[in-house]
Amino acid sequence: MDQKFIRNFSIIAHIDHGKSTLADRLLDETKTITAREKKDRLLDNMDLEKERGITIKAQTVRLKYQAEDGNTYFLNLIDTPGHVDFSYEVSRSLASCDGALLVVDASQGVEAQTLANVYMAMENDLEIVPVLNKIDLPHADVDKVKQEIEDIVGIDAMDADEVSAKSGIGMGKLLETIIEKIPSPTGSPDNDLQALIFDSWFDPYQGVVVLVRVMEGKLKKKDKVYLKHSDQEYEVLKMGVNTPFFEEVTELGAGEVGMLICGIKAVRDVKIGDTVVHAKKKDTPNLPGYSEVKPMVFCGIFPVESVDYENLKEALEKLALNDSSFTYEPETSGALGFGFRCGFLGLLHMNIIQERLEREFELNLISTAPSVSYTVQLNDGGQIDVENPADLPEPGEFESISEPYVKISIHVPNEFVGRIIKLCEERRGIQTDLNYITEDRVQISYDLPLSEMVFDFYDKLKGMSKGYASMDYEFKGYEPSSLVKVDILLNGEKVDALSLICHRDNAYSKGKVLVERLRKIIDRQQFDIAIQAAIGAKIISRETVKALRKNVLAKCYGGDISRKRKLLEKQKAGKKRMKMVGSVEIPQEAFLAVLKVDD
Ligand SMILES: Nc1nc2c(ncn2[C@@H]2O[C@H](COP(=O)(O)OP(=O)(O)OP(=O)(O)O)[C@@H](O)[C@H]2O)c(=O)[nH]1
Repeated sequence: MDQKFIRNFSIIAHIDHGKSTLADRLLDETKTITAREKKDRLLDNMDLEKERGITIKAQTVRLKYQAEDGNTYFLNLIDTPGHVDFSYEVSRSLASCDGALLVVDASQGVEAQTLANVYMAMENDLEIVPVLNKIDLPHADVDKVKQEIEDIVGIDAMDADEVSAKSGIGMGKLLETIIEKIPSPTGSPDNDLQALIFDSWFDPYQGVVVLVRVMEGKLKKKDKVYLKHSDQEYEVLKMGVNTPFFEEVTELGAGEVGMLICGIKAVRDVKIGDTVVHAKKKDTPNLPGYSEVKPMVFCGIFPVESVDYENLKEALEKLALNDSSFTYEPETSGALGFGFRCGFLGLLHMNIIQERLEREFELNLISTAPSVSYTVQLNDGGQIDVENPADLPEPGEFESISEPYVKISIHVPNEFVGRIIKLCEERRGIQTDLNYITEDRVQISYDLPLSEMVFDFYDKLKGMSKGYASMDYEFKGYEPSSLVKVDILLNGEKVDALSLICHRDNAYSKGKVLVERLRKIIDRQQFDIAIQAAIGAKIISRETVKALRKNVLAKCYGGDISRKRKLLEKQKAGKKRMKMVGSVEIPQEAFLAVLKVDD
């Protein structure tokens, strides 16, 4: 295929600025799909994605466009995930493009993630084409937002396309802009093969599908290829492009984007960002920028009924086939029995996996509060990673602990700055920058411990700013910190799944609030339950759940039988999420109570 008729581009935008709607509209406009095939938000495959309205997996679709110059162009639209948790995937997807449409909501203006995505696009040397969306909204202010793009992003925006992805205004002109402004790919089909892997997924019929952008050389069916980081050889069994249905092709040349099927068993065997080369030319150099994605947030997942352990294991295996950024390993908890410690890219990723386990595999699970991974310097000079608070050695057994920090950037209207600063300071943040980006909008940067951010920071930020603040973060590194483990004891017995690690200065107040909260959550039982918080051997707080005096049904004596049944059913439903710890019955909420200790 002649490269001058190819355009590889992405749409980048802050969440909810209309990226998916615009992608659908471009598919419509180029008649890539017929009305019958049209489903809302076609690029988002998974049900969950549709329900939550977010894009999880990067997808690509090839649009055929007959331009005004009479030529037919092939536009590869590379969809990128919108959430910060998936920023590595965004970065790899962008590396496979030559340009990006920067979509900005004309009623909202530039937001933190708009900027974060622009920086990533700039790092990849992409041509950035600004597009103002939602101009149909009555409060859209096109001129103001154009000026904002110029001032904040620093690119020319006065001639930017003005569109409404929802109603279709401006689509014809936008397609011409894409042809004109986005450069055609470079690279020569005569060079040695170098193809960038920027996504892969498991297809029940085809096995592992690998999405590549051929940078140099060409790939043919039956070629023997070598995946450099994975150090594996495969034969290309089938190749195709997404139109948006699998359309088989026999060759992919420099500049083209397509799917490879080569009999790979698990998505785990493929690394996003890896380079595909010909097996007979193994020492062809790597394409730049491969890095391993590491989970940042961990939690324990346990079956409510221990007989479900094997089912849970199978379900995790299946999910991992499709998502190599999620990790799991067996964990045994004194309180919760056999389960798994799972690692995720962020909280959203964690929630998605938990929901999929419950919905798709119908498992009844208990999960512990999320934690980050700490590095502990032992007295003997050794070092261990602690992903589970219960595993932290006792005080005196280690020299120091380091915790992960993130650099966080917040965009917020002027009037909320005071509250946001207070929130960041309470969360042990260190301010690194504060800028007025326009007269009434401020950008604040902080270095913040990841553990202070993972819980409810984002919700708090949104709440305090009436929804106007937006944020973005990146991993900064590990820094030593004065941390301690707070243990929770029920009737004198330590419940490992309730331990938490926190800063020494907050340990007393956190322990106290947690114990009070647990007292409210744990139902009264036939005996008194003492709830204690402790640091090492030292008890820092105590509450008691008093024994139950009467049976719940006693109240209904002689009463209406349907009321009795209702009570019993309610009790039964409540039991679904109960776990016996020693002789005490604990509801799921208790394990997550630590998340809310600073309310
Ligand atoms: N009025 C109006 N609403 C729009 C327009 N484009 C998108 N929307 C709405 O804005 C909301 C967000 O649009 P999406 O396309 O889901 O946004 P997104 O940026 O893809 O969001 P993520 O996939 O979660 O990153 C939806 O409710 C759309 O219907 C537009 O041009 N005008």
